[in-house]
Amino acid sequence: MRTPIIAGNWKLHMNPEQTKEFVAAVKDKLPEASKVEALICAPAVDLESLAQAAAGSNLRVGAENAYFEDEGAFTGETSPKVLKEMGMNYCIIGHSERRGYFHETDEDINKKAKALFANDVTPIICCGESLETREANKQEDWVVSQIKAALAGLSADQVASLVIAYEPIWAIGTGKTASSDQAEEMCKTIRDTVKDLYNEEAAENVRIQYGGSVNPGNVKELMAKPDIDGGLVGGASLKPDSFLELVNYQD
Ligand SMILES: O=C[C@H](O)COP(=O)(O)O
Repeated sequence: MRTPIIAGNWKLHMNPEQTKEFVAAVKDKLPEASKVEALICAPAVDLESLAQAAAGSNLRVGAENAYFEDEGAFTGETSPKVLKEMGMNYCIIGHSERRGYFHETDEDINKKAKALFANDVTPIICCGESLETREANKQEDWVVSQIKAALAGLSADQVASLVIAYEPIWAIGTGKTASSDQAEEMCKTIRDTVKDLYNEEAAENVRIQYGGSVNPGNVKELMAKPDIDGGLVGGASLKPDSFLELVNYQD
């Protein structure tokens, strides 16, 4: 059985003080980690506060990005090795905002996945098509190609343990959620792709999130779909009450 994983992606919001206040407000009201994993992925400058505030609670912690080298002359980058040292459980890679604004390529994302595994931090690999690609009905080819590139060279065990987030770009921050059927269709395609590339076991174990205007009003319907194992949530993860409603969607 796959444990559902609901993750907040704070993007470029929140400072260390706000991070501590947020965690204090949620940490005693989270579900058992075996029932639903509740995760916050925060900006690099907030991670120390996040890790300290979340210590001893059911809140899992993660980063929003990392580089594919542990150290060196790479001004401004974030080391996956240091993320591990700071206690990070997860790291998002390949978010469409990183691909779009910061020109990250499929190859970069594959290198980042390997670097995170080398440091025992679980990658959350994002994929998803633009509105133009969907209107041309090429979304499946697009996403399958992103997944193949991101997973290249990873072992079946690694793939079984990671998280994939399907986030159609047209649904991010727009209030326009993909229908639960559209989300399920693509998440199933991703699972089938993992089965083709690896095996049944990897496909049955890999967790696949949907992201794009997930909120307390639609989370139940999305989570009821058989191939949707979680949500990657931007705007609705920024307020404690809303985050708590999301992670406690089973109640
Ligand atoms: O990573 C999260 C996604 O980009 C979704 O953001 P959103 O929930 O604000 O639409």
